[in-house]
Amino acid sequence: MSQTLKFTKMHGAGNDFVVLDGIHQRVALTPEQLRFIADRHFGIGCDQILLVEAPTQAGVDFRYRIFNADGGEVSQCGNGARCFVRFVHDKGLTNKREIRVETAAGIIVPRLEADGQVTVDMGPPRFEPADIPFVAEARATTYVLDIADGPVEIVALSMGNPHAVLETCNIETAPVATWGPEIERHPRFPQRVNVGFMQLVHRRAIKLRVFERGSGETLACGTGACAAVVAGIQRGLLDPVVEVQTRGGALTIRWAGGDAPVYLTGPAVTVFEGEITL
Ligand SMILES: N[C@H](CCC[C@H](N)C(=O)O)C(=O)O
Repeated sequence: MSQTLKFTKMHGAGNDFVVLDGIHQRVALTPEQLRFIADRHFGIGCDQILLVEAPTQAGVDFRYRIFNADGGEVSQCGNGARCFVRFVHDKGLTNKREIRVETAAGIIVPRLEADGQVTVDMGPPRFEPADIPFVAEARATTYVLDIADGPVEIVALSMGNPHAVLETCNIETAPVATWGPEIERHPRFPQRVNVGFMQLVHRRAIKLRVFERGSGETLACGTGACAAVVAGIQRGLLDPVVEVQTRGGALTIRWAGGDAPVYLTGPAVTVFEGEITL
C-alpha cells in the first residue's frame, strides 16, 4: 500500500533534514523507506529524518523522533531540535516561541530567538560509561582507544547520544574519513558512536568536524558541538561560552560545568516543501 507524504526540507548549519508532520498525516516508515528518503540520488537526500508527533506525556508540547540516514532511530539531534521548533512554529502547530519537546533521551527546550537564531537547552552531559554507553573500567576524563593506526586519546560522553571527541592540530587534514568509521564502530561503543575532531583556535573558539553515527561526516553536528565544548571545558582548555566553527556554519555553545545544562544556539533554515510517494 503506497503512501504519499508531505515533507519540509530544512538544515541547521548545513546538517540537513527531511521533516515530517506525523500529527496531520500518518507516518509509518520501515528502515528501508527511511534509507530511501535519505538517499541523495534515489530519494530526497538528508542526514537525518525528523518526525513530529503528539506528546505521550503531560507538560510537553510535542514528541520528536530522529532517524539517521542508515534508517536507525536515535535519541538526540541538536541541529534538528532547532529546525523542529522553526517547523512547528511556521506550520502553526504552536504559537509558542519556546516549546518543551519529548525525545528518547529526555525533555529538551528549544526557543526561537528574536534574531531568528534558535537556542536549545540540551540538558546536562553525562560521563558515566554506562550512560554513554562505553566499555571502561571506571569513569575518566580521557580514555585511550586502540585503533589500527595505534592508540588514540578520546573524551567519551553522552549528550543524550554517544560521542567520542579527539583533538587535532589541523582540522583540514584530520583523518575523519579513516578514523571516523573505525571509531564509530569500535567494540567499546556497543551502540556505536559519533566521532568529533576538534581543533582549538583559542579559549573561546574551536573548529570541528564530526563523523556521525549512521550518517557519516556531516557539515555540522549540534550534539557533537556540545560534546566537543564540554570535553574542552572538562580538560581546562575552553571558557564557558565557545564559538564552534563547522564546515556548514557557526554554532555557539554555553556550559557552566557540572550538572548544568548545555545550551546550543544556531540557525534553522527552511529550504523547500515537497511530497513523496513511497
Ligand atoms: N548521528 C547522531 C544523530 C544526529 C545528531 C546530529 N545531527 C546533531 O545535530 O546532533 C546519532 O546517531 O546519535
